[in-house]
Amino acid sequence: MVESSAAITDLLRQCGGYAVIDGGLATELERHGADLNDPLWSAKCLMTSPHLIRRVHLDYLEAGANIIISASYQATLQGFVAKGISREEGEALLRKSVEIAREARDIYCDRASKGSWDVIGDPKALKRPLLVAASVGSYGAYLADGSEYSGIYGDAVTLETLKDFHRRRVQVLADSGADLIAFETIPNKLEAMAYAEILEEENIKIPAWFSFNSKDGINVVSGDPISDCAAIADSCDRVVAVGINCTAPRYIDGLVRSIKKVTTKPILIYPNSGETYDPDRKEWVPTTGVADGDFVSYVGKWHDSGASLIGGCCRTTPNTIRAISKSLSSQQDSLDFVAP
Ligand code: MET
Ligand SMILES: [Zn+2]
Repeated sequence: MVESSAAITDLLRQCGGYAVIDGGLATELERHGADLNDPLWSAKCLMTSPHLIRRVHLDYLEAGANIIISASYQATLQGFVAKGISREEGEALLRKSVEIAREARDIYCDRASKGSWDVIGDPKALKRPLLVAASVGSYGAYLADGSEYSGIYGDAVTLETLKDFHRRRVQVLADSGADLIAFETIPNKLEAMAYAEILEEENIKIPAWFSFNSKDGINVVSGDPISDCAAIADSCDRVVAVGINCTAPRYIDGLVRSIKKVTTKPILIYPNSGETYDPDRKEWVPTTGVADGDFVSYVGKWHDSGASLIGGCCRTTPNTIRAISKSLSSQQDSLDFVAP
């Protein structure tokens, strides 16, 4: 396990300047038949089908991911309590999300070292570093009312509300054996500030990344400028990478360029498939006009613009991650060739 705030820089150094993040977890669980129509969304599987979560993590490792993200995105103590699950059991489920990911990593390493996984043809793949990131989804994700894609929580929700809401979950995940905390799909500046303050106040010992979502390529979904949000991440020493997830591929390039202007921290991106989620109908609707589906063709450009950690979010699959991994390694090989 990589300790301390050097986790991401060490990873990037060992990987030759880029690393691969996994793909959509919840949507992949659904593709395998899980019914996630529940306020807990993917966290429901922590109780009903942990084996399926482990399998999806393994599929992503096998596809070339260096970082797998736990199934705690919508696992909140408040959400569990609403289901009649006690705080203690809820905390155990949070820890379990990380244990499942660590187990998947152990199984993968064991199989890979025995050479029993025929998909791994590339000897470099056997030695690659693998990190487990503990996911923290937003307050809006807990509300499960679509506000993670609007970022509008209303005036009654203050910085203190958000800090109170997230504090214990962050503490539990920080002590769960994860290598880092992935604050994902952050919809507004206020929530980024809440996370930054919790990290400091609780003296959280593992590093974190901040990842925002956008639906216009300029602002995060609430309308707060991405540059303001990324600047909060930049000013917090415990944040070791900053970027964008669950956002249409067509917006990524511009967002990476804006982030780059306010930070020298590594930039991460894991776009969704480019479809939009209809919270009322609870389904993904393909957008018209832009061919986001084949987003792997953008990977070289994103890397050139400054993203060094690249993966996929909702509706991407192990095939997407395999293609990203191949695209980045062939780009790297050609760089090695031009500049030995
Ligand atoms: C709405 S974004 C969800 C991110 C989470 N890591 C997942 O893939 O399930
Ligand atoms: Zn997503």
